[in-house]
Amino acid sequence: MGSAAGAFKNSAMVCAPLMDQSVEQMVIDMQSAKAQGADVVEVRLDCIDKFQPGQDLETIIRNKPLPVIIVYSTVVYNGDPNARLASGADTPVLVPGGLVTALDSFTFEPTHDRHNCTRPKWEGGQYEGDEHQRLEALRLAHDLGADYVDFELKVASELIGELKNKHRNGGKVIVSSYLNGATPSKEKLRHLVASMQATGADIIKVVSNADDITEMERIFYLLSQCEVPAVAYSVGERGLMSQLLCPKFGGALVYGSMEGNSIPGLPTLDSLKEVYKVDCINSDTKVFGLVSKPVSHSKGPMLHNPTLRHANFNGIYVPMFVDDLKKFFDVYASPDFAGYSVGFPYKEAVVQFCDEVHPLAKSIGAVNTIIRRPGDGKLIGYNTDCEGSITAIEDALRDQKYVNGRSLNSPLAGKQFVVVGAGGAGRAIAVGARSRGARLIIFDIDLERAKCLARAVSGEARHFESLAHFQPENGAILANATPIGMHPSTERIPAAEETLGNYHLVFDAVYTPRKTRLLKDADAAGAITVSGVEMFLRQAIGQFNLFTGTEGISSISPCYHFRNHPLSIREGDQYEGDETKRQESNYIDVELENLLALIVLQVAQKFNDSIDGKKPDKFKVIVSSHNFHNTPSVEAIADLFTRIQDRQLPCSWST
Ligand SMILES: O=C1C[C@@](O)(C(=O)O)C[C@@H](O)[C@@H]1O
Repeated sequence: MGSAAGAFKNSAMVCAPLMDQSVEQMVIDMQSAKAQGADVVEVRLDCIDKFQPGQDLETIIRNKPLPVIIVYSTVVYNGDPNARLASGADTPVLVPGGLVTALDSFTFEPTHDRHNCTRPKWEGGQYEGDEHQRLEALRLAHDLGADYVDFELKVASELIGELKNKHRNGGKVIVSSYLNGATPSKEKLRHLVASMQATGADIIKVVSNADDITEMERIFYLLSQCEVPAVAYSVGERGLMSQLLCPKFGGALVYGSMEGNSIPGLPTLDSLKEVYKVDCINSDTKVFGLVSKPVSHSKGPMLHNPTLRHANFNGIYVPMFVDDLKKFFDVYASPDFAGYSVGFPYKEAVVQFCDEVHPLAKSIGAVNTIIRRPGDGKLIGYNTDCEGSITAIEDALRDQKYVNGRSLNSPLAGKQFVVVGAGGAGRAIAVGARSRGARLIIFDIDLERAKCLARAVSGEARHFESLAHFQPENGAILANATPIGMHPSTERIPAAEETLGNYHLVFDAVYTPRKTRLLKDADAAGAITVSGVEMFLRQAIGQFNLFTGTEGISSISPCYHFRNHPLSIREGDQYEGDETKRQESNYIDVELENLLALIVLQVAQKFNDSIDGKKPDKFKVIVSSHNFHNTPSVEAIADLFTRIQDRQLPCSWST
């Protein structure tokens, strides 16, 4: 395991940008930001309606419960010089951060063909008035005792000289450059940083609008190059990683939005503090992440980050919005990037980027977990989806749980098993079902793809369209392995509603929401239903073992240990008490075979809340163990109970 990060506190501060339209609200929000764990607030004067510099700044600074950064930015245009000029505004005033200077001297690429030309509102200025008045307000903020005042590079040299001569107070100056486009080359960044440092800035800040996640490597480079404290990141989903990893690479600020006031492309304060624990990140922190597109739906960060911490492993798990796998693996080749989950749509394509592939993953033709082997840096691919999905279905089909490893009498043996979707997840499920003796029928919109998988599992292939009229055999199982029904398109359903009653069990690999429309309809039609949450948790446990080296690269199936401690979180299926109480509660049923299950239990409550988008009043926790060879220590059990009591969770222990 890596060195513990628990005691470490890096110097990065968590900052909440405030964009309220009234000073009164700014004051209220400064307090809320503090309560939510911010170390500093960034007050955006350009957002305040009818801003009165003297009186408003005084109110803000007098009432600040935290150090305050004052920003007064002008409108940013989309990086297209024609758009800028067509706007008719006064060129030097248009773009904060000396963008015009930057554009001229470093010849940035035009941004008209980019995925997202528009800078998010929180990073774009709103001020369109007189430049002189704007700079006066910034001077005044400094004089009144603002802890930090943010000047754009364009105006910085002159203003910093002037303010430093006054020696009025200890307020610091941030010199910022908002690159209204992709992150420039390292060479251009070096020049930019040099010119920003030359202004006498106390802190420099560079913000880009990434086209691709590989640009973040240049951001990390910039952070490592600075001689003064620096803030550097990229906005948007592709840039999120730069914000979360900034403390690892020495960045001075991490931005987070306040609860109920979310800002697109920004993590929340709560997630920075509670999930990512950015204050525990240091340069040794190993980076893990979900390589996927899209990626924001994933609950992986909620599960892996607290689990890493509880295991005292110095690691962080972040969403990685990847467009180009080759570029990604080429750029992030350092030992810092220690492992990945692989999500839709890359589970099959990623196989070619692995140096070695575990036999199970090879037979499936899909990888959902990669680790970088510490000795030689090689990427090793695994598949934990297969066991994760199949054991979830098997457990639901029989009362008796697994005892040791692979079952010889799977309840799937001989069953008709319908898989919808022949992509990475579908392949894992089909191969798993086949290994248990099920008879496969594969549906896909791409018949050739369905045929290819059907050949591998000695099954039949059908076109997706024919699923609506498909009559399954008695006892058949239906597994959705497509993203149909996933948040936000939750009304979609992969199979015809009227056929669902014909299945004995319906499984959905989609886990957001927990109860998809497919599962609700199947439930109403009388089928047993298994949520994707079951598979999600199980595959994640397999991943966690691999990430933390619990298994290392051994000839044992990566899921072997995981299979020895299946963990399920379902509602009330083992409850023997009062039915009304059962319905009021949520039940966590954990087979506790080793510490990992215990760790997962600790995060389960938060995780459940997040999946369901609600906070249940009560949890019933049933901790059971069938196999004591790995029983946790007395201390560990005591700790578990303390935590359960802390949360006032009723708990029973059975063996
Ligand atoms: O299918 C899934 C879910 C996942 O993509 C996620 O949403 O976090 C992570 C993958 O590793 C896993 O195979």
